[in-house]
Amino acid sequence: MSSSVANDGLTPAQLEAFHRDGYLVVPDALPPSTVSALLSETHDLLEGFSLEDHPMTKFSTGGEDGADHVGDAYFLESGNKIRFFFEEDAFDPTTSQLTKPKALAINKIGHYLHVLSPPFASLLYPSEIKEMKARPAAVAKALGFTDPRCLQSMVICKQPEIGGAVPPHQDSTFLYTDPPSAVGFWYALEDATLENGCLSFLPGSHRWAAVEKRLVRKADGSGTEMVDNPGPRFPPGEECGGAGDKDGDYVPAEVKAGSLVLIHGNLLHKSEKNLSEKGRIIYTFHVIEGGEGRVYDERNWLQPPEEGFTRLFT
Ligand SMILES: O=C(O)CCC(=O)C(=O)O
Ligand SMILES: [Fe+2]
Repeated sequence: MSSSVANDGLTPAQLEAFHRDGYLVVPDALPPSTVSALLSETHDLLEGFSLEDHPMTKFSTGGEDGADHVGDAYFLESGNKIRFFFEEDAFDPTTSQLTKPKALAINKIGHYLHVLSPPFASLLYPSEIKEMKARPAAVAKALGFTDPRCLQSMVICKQPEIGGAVPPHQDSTFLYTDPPSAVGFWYALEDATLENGCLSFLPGSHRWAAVEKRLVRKADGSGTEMVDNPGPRFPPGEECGGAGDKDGDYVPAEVKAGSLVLIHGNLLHKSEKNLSEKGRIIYTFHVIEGGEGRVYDERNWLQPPEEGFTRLFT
């Protein structure tokens, strides 16, 4: 007999911790066999993509106005594809040549792994992963979603020696719904430590940090820009009027491979550079409320594929 009821979603104590802190670590959410399968898929993707067809090789020249239209389009059209984005420090600044083999030069892979890659897709509907804890649909239900939709997924490699930092941010800045509803599911596929750039969080900031800015597509379609957010800045009923410990410190979350970290869309979080010899491969996807009354903004950089964002409740 398995204790599937407690493991399927979140326990009351886990739910309380998520609402208090804005994030929650669930150790051993994925069994080791699943972690291995996802890592092996990651390595296949990294070895398998073609450098010749990649616009990054053209970044050294840029456009006449200095803009990188090819690179912008490669990113903006990645919402229903599997595409590869380089570490900034993977290039020699003078020659603009890669200083690493391609598989050690990619910062992230995105943004439709949850549909196009069978091993990653299986995490959303894990009937065959028996030992999985905190299953996404059950977690979404526990968090009050009525029609949770997965809208993007990424593998973030944070490569040895050159793994880029992720500056402090809130995910709802990038994945805005009116009102905000984004929640991140972040799975460590390798141990994440202080040394190789684990996540850190400003606990409770989801209750006072409003979504003041939004990343949108430029009107001429040529790229993205940050603009003020005139819409709701907190999920319904969650704002607490600016109260909270704004002077608190970021708390690092060192986690073992197989751990899940849930991240509230308003929570301030970041990760440092990885200058160590160890990589830090993770898989993350984000879920938004697709239920009645929620508007997905047409200016968001990420637009739904024809079939719509992927339902968690089937
Ligand atoms: O993995 C990281 O370093 C950052 C990831 C992140 O910000 C996210 O998944 O929302
Ligand atoms: Fe984030």
